[in-house]
Amino acid sequence: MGSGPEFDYCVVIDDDDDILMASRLLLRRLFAEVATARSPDEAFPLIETRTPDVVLLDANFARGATDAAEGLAWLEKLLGVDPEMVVVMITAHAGVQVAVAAMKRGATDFVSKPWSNDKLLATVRTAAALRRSRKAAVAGGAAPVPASPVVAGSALLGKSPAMARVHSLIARAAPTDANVLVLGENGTGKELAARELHRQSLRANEVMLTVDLGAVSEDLIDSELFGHVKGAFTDARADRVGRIQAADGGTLFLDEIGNLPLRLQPKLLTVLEQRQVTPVGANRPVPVDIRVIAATNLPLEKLHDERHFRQDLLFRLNTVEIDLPPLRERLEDVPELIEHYLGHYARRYGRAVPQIGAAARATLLSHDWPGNVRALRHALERAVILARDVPLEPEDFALVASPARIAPAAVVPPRPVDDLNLDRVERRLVEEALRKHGYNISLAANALGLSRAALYRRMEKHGL
Ligand SMILES: Nc1ncnc2c1ncn2[C@@H]1O[C@H](COP(=O)(O)OP(=O)(O)OP(=O)(O)O)[C@@H](O)[C@H]1O
Repeated sequence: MGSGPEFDYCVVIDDDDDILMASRLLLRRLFAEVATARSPDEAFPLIETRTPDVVLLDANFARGATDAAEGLAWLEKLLGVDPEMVVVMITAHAGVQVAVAAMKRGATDFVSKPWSNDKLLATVRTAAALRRSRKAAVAGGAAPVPASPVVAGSALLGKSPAMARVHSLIARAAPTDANVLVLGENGTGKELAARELHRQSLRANEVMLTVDLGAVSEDLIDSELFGHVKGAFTDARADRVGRIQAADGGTLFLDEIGNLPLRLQPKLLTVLEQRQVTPVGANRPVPVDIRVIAATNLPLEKLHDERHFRQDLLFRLNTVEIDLPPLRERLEDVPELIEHYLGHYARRYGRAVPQIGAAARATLLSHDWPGNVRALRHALERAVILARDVPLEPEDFALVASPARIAPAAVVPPRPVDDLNLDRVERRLVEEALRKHGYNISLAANALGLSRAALYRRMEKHGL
C-alpha cells in the first residue's frame, strides 16, 4: 500500500532474545516503532513516557516457570499504570489456565508460542485497533467501551418492530445457556448482537472469545479452534491451546460459521454434544464449559443445504435463532442511527454536529442500504469529516445503490486504468468488488484477494 505503518508504537517484553528479534522484524510492518525489553523492569521506562498501542508480554519470566504467576503479576502492574493499556500475552507453555487467567485479569488477547506470523500480526493488529478506538471514545467522553474495535461507541440501536423483536429475543435467550445462531446480511449488527447476548448472560464476567472463521486461513482453523499438542504435525513445536478450551467458563463467538470447512464440522459437533475437546494429536479429551454464539450471512437455503453445512451441527447451533433484518426493511431506525453516529463522530473528530439538509435526509431515509448499518455508519463518519458550515447535501454521503437498483448500462466492464493514483484506483476496485458481490464482504474480499479484515480496513479508509 506504500502508506507506511498503520500504528505508532509497540513494546515487546520477553526474556528470549530470538523472540525479541523476530517480533521486532515482524511488527515493523504494523508499527512505526517497536521497542523491546528483556524484563518488565526494563520495559517500564518505555511505557511510562509514551503509551504504546500494544504491549506484548511474555507470561513466564522466572527460569523454568510455567505457571505464569510472574507474567500475570506484571500484567496487573501494567494495567495499574494505565487501565486502558492493551496487553497481548505470549503464552509458551500452552496451559489453558494461563490464557484464560490473563484474559480475566484484563489482557486483551493471547498468542501461543510458537506463533504463525499471520496469526500474530492479525491478533496484534486487532488489539492495536482496539486501543485506537478506546482512545477515541475516551477523548469523546463516551461511556465504557465494549471490548471490540468494531463496536466501539455503540449499542445495538433500533426501535422498529423488527428490532424490538430482536431485543426481546436477546433478553430472553441471553440468561439461558442455549446456543444462539445469529443470521443477517453483512453489516446488520450480528457481532453487536453477540456481544449483547454475552453482556446480558450469566457469563458476563467471564471471557468472550471470538474466532472469525472468515479471516483465519483454512489450514489454521483446526489448531485455532481445537488446539494441538507438541509434535502433532511438523510445525507443532509446542502445545497450543485452542480457542474452544480458552473460552472455558465463558462464551465462544464463532463469526462466519458458514466458512467452517465441512471436514471440521463433525469435530465441532462432538465438542457441542460431549462438552469436551480433543486437541489435534492429543489422545485424551479435555472437558469444556462453553456457550456458543455463531453468526453467518449465508442465506437460509445454503445453510440448509447438506453440501454446505451439516444439518446435525446446524441443529446444535441454532437452539435459538436471531435474524437481524436488513436496514432497508426497517428504515424507521435510520433517524436514531443518524443521530447517534453523527454525535459519536462529531465528538471523535472534535467537530460540531453537522446539520442535515432536507434533501439529504430524504435520501438517507429512502436508500436501500446494501451495506446495512455499517455503510450508514461509514457514510455518517465521512460526512462529519467533510462537513462545512452549511447543511449536508445528498452528495456529501457518496451512497452506492445495491446492484439490483443500478441500471444495466451503469455496470461497466473492466476498463484500462487512466487514473493511476493508487489510492483512487484502490477505492474504485474496492467499490466495484463490493457492488459486484452485492455487498457480501466474504465474496468481495475473495475477489480482491484480501482477508475480510483487510477489506474492512480499506472500506473504512475510503469511507465506503
Ligand atoms: N443496531 C445497530 N446499532 C448501532 N450500530 C450498529 C447496529 N448494527 C450494526 N451497527 C454498526 O455497524 C457495524 C457493523 O456491525 P457488526 O460488525 O455487528 O455487523 P455484522 O453483521 O457482524 O457484519 P459482518 O457480517 O459484515 O461481519 C459496526 O460498526 C456496528 O457498530
